[in-house]
Amino acid sequence: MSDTPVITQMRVIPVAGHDSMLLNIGGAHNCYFTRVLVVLTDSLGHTGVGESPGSTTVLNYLQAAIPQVEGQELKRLNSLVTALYTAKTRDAFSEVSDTIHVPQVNPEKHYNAVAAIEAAMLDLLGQFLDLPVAELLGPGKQRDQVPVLGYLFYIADRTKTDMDYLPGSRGGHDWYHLRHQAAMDIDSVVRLAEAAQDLYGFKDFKLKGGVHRGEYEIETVKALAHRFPQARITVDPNACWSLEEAIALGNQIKHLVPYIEDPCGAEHGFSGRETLAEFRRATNIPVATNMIANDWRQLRHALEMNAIDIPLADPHFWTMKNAVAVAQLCDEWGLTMGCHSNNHFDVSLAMITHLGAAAPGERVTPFDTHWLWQDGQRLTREPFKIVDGNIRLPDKPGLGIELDMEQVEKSHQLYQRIPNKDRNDAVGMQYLIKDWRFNGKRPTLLR
Ligand SMILES: O=C(O)[C@H](O)[C@@H](O)[C@H](O)[C@@H](O)C(=O)O
Ligand SMILES: [Mg+2]
Repeated sequence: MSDTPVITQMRVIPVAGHDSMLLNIGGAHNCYFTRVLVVLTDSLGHTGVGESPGSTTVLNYLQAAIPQVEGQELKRLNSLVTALYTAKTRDAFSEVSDTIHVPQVNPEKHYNAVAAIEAAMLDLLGQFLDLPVAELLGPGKQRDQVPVLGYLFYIADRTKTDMDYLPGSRGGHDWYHLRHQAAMDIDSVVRLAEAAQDLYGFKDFKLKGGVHRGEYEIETVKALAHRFPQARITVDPNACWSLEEAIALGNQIKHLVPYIEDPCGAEHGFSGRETLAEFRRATNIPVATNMIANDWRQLRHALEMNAIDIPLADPHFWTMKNAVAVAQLCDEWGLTMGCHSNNHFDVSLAMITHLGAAAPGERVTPFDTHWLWQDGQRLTREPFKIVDGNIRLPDKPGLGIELDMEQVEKSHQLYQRIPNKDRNDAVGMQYLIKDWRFNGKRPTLLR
């Protein structure tokens, strides 16, 4: 067997960036979000990179994994990732830093860490073989353009806090200003969508719900659909509606939406998979999820119960290779493939683009990305761009990105300075509603 390069160094770099005061079922986004970069160097001098959601658990896990990764040959990618992925390895690291929000929507955090290592190894392997990562996944590259949707949020008034939210500035494109201003009502959200569409050419939108009472969010969806009659609009209340409410609300917009994301969840002794199955039966509206089918066992139960149509296989939850396996399964079994996101930097943007490029078949729904909220805060020299609602895969080996170490260092310094390293959206929310506490069954503003 011939040799492949050896990983000579693994660096784990926590980084932070700025965010707007976006509302969701967990509260209000902090003015900062955190991520973790995995930077691998190989014996040919190449650099491979991966990105993971930031939390001290992920950080600790990645740091502890360094001895297992350094010294490995690239050709051992699969067995190394499998070893890191096992429950045994996971159990060695206790979950010390869950926030109120995270258990609702994120799977076990060690998967996020393993996914970042896998992405960095794929990046190196692609450079060694002179192939884009998409060619190394499942069926290989299927397309050059990956459609993404315009991910809209209600935005709280940052001036009601003393947190360091950026004020935005006039003079550039409206989007770069508007994304920092309060947008609590229907008109403001439509205005946001217009600006985002003008800049990025989105053809589709998703509204983050679970914030206002359900009726108001449905009115927002209707207004968006009215303003963008060609667009596919959807809403994601993160399972905060009851089954009964979800059916009533869903029926009002079933002619307008291609699918609804996590309309309801566990209640009255029934699991989220059971209530989603009932929702589908009652409304005939396809269901997407990033809450109840985030690993193979959950996915099996979800499919056995006919609870979902669209698994949103986030490569950070699944790893890139497993997310493409989900895409293959969707293609073979008549399901639709989609992708969930959290706030992220441009390394993750490249990861989802390669995933989308390798997903087979026509039933691939435009991917989620929070990038529009972060655009301008780059860690790579040339972040991928969203043009006409698509991200074009560059004709380059590996992930096709190059870290800008000066930017990485700045972002790392920011991480060191900020007080909250773990996501906790209750902090910002408590400025708006005194003593606000998370309740997964009540819209954020109803207390
Ligand atoms: O507030 C957010 O950024 C979102 O609610 C995410 O946390 C969430 O995971 C979302 O993207 C989703 O689709 O559920
Ligand atoms: Mg979701």
